[in-house]
Amino acid sequence: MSIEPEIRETLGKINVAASGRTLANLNLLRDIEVKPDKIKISVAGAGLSASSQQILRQDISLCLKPLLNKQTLEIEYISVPLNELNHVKKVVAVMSGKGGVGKSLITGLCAVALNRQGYRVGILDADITGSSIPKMFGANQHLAGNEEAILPAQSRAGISLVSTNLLLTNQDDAVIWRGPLISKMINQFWDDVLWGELDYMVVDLPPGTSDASLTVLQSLPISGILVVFTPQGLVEMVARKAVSMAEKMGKPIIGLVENMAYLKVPELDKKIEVFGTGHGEELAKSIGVPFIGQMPLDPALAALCDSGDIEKYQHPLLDELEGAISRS
Ligand SMILES: Nc1ncnc2c1ncn2[C@@H]1O[C@H](COP(=O)(O)OP(=O)(O)OP(=O)(O)O)[C@@H](O)[C@H]1O
Repeated sequence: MSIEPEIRETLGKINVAASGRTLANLNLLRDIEVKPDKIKISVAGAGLSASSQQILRQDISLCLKPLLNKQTLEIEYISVPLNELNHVKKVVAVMSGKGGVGKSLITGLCAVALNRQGYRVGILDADITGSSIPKMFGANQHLAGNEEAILPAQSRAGISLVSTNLLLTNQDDAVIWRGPLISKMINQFWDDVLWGELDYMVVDLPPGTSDASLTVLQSLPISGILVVFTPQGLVEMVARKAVSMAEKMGKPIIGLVENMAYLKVPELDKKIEVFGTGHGEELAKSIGVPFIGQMPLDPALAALCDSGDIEKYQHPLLDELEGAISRS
């Protein structure tokens, strides 16, 4: 009986230096050849610096030592196109009609909710000029990689993150690029990143119904869209606009999320409807899309985002988000 499956399973568990993920998870383990006198392992070198490749070589040798039966071991690094290494099962985008309604925050919470259910999740931050995802997750490491691919950063809970802010030397630097450059960057985040095996990718779209949002909707294989809005009349109107744009592009709407629906004051045990009574459910009904739920304006959530601890947040809306996305 061939020992190839056993070798694949054993090596698949090795953690790849600088990635926070395993060889199997990154899909880097390619051919395994077992001969009476030799075992040959082919590994895709995408995203791995020379030192990461060296460390991995040692880890593979160490792991295989007990399985070698007088055979020699050969480990080779090969070049494999990224589209053969990246398998993203579902891509969902989070959209808003206008800026500042909490689109990035809901993107982050969707990823947290899916990750808690054991799914492999990545966030592609396409909000290039207003990127706030890394801060919420406390990620500040510069993205690593080699000439073949960029490696995503990892959140504490293991969510893969790619954002312009993780490419800047100083995260406070402003990104003042024009449309075409932004579109190019977003495409690179899809084409040139080693995402590996992911169950879900959540895309934080640029705010509004701008060219940049259109580019993302056209160029990425998005299977569904969540629309975030707040309970002001004007914002509801732009939410309708966002839904209509998504529908025109043939992208199904997963549902509407009403953010900042009310202010939670635990000391008073009271809900204050800062922006007036929300009509989220009615709005969703009138547009003919599902209503996922409401998120309060919660000072505890704002504090967790500021300290990079969004993954600690607990709220029933997270289950609703996970359910809506996984059913879509
Ligand atoms: N429900 C909420 N409770 C507390 N703070 C919130 C809530 N929603 C959003 N915020 C805070 O409001 C700010 C804006 O949110 P966010 O960055 O998610 O908006 P956005 O719609 O993505 O903005 P833009 O479109 O301009 O990028 C952030 O500091 C975020 O932490």
